[in-house]
Amino acid sequence: MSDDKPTILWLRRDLRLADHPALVAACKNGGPVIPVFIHDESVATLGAAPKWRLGLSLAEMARALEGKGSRLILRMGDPLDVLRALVAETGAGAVHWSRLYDPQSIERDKRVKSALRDEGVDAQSHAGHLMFEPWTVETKTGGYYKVYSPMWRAVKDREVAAPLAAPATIPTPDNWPESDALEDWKMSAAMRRGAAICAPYQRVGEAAAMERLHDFTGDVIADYKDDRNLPGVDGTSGLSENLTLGEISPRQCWHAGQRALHEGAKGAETWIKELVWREFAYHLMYHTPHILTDNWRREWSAFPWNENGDTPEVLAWKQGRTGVPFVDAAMREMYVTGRMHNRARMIVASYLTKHLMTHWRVGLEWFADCLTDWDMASNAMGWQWAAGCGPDAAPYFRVFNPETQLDKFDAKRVYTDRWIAEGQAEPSDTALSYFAAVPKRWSLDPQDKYPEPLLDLAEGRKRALAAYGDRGF
Ligand SMILES: Cc1cc2nc3c(=O)[nH]c(=O)nc-3n(C[C@H](O)[C@H](O)[C@H](O)COP(=O)(O)OP(=O)(O)OC[C@H]3O[C@@H](n4cnc5c(N)ncnc54)[C@H](O)[C@@H]3O)c2cc1C
Repeated sequence: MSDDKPTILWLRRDLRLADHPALVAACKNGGPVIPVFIHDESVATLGAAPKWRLGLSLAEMARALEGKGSRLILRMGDPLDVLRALVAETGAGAVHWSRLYDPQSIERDKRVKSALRDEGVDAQSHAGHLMFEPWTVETKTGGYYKVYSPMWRAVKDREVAAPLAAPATIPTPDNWPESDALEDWKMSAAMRRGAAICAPYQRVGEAAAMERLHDFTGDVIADYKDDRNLPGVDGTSGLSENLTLGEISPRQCWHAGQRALHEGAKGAETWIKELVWREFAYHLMYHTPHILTDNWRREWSAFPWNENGDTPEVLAWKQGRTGVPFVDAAMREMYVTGRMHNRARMIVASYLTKHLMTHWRVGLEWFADCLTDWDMASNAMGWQWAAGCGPDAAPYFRVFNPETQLDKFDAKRVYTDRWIAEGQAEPSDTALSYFAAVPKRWSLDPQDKYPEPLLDLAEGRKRALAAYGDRGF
């Protein structure tokens, strides 16, 4: 299509200007481009931290668009109703967006596309959130990969198109449609942890993400293979918060990683592989959406999980008061920063699902409330992996021992000292900040004694293995 009618660019998890196929296509249409973000059910149901982080991202995206002379229009409601209203108000002839892959988004987008097309509007979806869309990767016998390594081998030598440049200009309409005020959406309302404490840990927006990608692939990536396992070291990219909101594209990361690899950075291949873990998670969600809510391996429905998220043990886990330093440091890191080191995620998830025999959904939901890098696909895959009921999962008998893991990956206790104040003569500011961030009703004080372990680790392990064994897994 190429006429002078406006094109609506419906933004969702693609809050960037560069490497944005939908934006490029909208600009090519020739008429003005009207970027819009819609606060719909998928936004209303976000957890506290992801919703707050999305609000920061929207503010940054609005600034970036304004820098190009454009605007970000904000509307609330059912997307089809909102888009229909905008088409009527602006005379738009087309609506473009970037595809998402979770079942609710797929259902919503199909409905929107077919209704708009029936009404004569050119509705078009584009790639952008993934490098390899789920239907483009198949095993030799057809079907999707249920195991990561063969999927990696299938895609590692593929040509990934070079990232697209940001449009030099974005055509603007003579009259802008009205927009809600972002403040009125109160995106931080549920942020019980002090948003002010969490804010300095966020790297918000496209420019900040690109700067981090540049620094990471220029230097840190060389030692990534080893350092990525050390929670006390800044050895990973930290780009998950940007990838989940589309402030940076996986394609940009892939190409920066490949450049570093060709320049001799040893750790680069390991990092590129992690980008493909993210793709794997999306493929699993697309092909087996029950991974989001139910045991991926159905036989696990017989396992006697505790499903109550409010037992004293589970509350101690949520509050970083299990008496197991690796677990507690990690839970506090998440509460203060909105993120958690990957090794720590595996440890706390194993502890909850195996030592405390609590359903992975309880942990998944707590993460969905606390993580600023919350990603529906990676979170579900991570939890089911740790619990043992997912695809390519840790076998049931692999119960992480948080003590030996601490000796191995935080031998000098850099990580636990950073996050645990109790018992330290001069606790670090980070460890103290946890007490300032948590709700008063938790009644926590850095002067308190560090809690005794909730349970004997060896006993807990034995109990979990017995429960698995009884069910013949
Ligand atoms: C229980 C559990 C829950 C998790 N929940 C999330 C989540 O909500 N959001 C999220 O983005 N990741 C999640 N992960 C995966 C992983 O922990 C994070 O992606 C990683 O810690 C992000 O840090 P980084 O950006 O520095 O990663 P880097 O090590 O720099 O890796 C680069 C990118 O690769 C991707 N990646 C890395 N590891 C994984 C992985 N194991 N699975 C999928 N993608 C990966 C991420 O997009 C990451 O940004 C979870 C893992 C577990 C075990």
